[in-house]
Amino acid sequence: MTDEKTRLGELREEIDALDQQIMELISARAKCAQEVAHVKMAANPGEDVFFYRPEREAQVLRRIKEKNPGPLPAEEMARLFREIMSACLALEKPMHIAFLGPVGTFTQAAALKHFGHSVVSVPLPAIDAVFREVESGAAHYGVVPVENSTEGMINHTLDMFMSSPLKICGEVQLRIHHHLLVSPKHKDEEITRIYSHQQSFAQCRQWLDTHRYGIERITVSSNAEAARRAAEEPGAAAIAGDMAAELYGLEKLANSIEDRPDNTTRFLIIGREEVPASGQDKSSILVSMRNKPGALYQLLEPFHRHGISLTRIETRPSPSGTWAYVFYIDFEGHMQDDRISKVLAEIDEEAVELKRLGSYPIGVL
Ligand SMILES: O=C(O)C(=O)C[C@]1(C(=O)O)C=C[C@@H](O)C=C1
Repeated sequence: MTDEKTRLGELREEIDALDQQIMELISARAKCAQEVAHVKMAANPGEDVFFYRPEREAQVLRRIKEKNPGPLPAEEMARLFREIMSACLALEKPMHIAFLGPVGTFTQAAALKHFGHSVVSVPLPAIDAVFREVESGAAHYGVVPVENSTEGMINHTLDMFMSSPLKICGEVQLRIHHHLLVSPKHKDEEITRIYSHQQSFAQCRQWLDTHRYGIERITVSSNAEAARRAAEEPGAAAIAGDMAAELYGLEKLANSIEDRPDNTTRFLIIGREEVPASGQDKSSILVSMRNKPGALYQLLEPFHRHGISLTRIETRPSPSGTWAYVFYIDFEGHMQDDRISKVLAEIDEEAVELKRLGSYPIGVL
């Protein structure tokens, strides 16, 4: 035997032995999770038990990233543990996650990034349908897009919070790469039209104006729908991401055509319960103030005085005459923190209405 073969044989034996140990350790961890489920059920007999614990998962993933010894990158190690925890949670309770569909959208990719692949992901046709599915209890949690770094806020999601009783339980960010896709069956045909979602067209506007100027752009309800049409229709191309390309067997004519290389979308996890503090949290509120001079100053001043960082503030038109302004505000910290409960108490005194949308761990992955 050559030296190479001998050495490879030794290393593979070592890998087999390590895999055996990893498997035994993962199985021991899974048994622990099963036991955790029994403890949770025994402590809340006959009640809704919340098996999924976003604050605990964030702590586990943060610790893994901190302690990772390498050579695997911390992000990669956290992704592996994300999947292990996802499988452990599925043993406790299979989670149903509603998302803005259809299958193959970036929202599905965000749902799987956040919850791992052991959940049942349920595509729904609209943002309000995702809210309703979670409100009715048909799904445990929902995932909806809330803002894009190139295109700004997704107003429909913000507006849903005005009337919905749901809480924000988490956030997840996804780098969005768009590709120009065609079916291998039709790739020799001249492209006469490009399908995509209106947001994706907006995120690739400059590229399209430079490289595909004059070709008709047809807006459809989702990138996955665009990909489906490109798969079927000769002369059609789609702008969509990897998941949709794979699902419909499309080829990339051009890769990563988004105008901004840091193009990122932030998604929210919505659920029916409040999430305890994880140590690194964010909170969101909706506030309506009276239509009078200095109202915005009055709203923001307590945050400044108590040293709380705002991460976003958006204004939305009021749904009724009584709400003159509606501000959607994200800030660092948890509503159970002393400083934050003081700020919110002050705002409550001045506001027409203050709605606490929830506190949740800052996205880890
Ligand atoms: O710690 C818990 O409460 C668990 O249920 C265990 C566990 C895990 O596998 O670590 C699983 C699911 C929860 O979402 C959080 C953590």
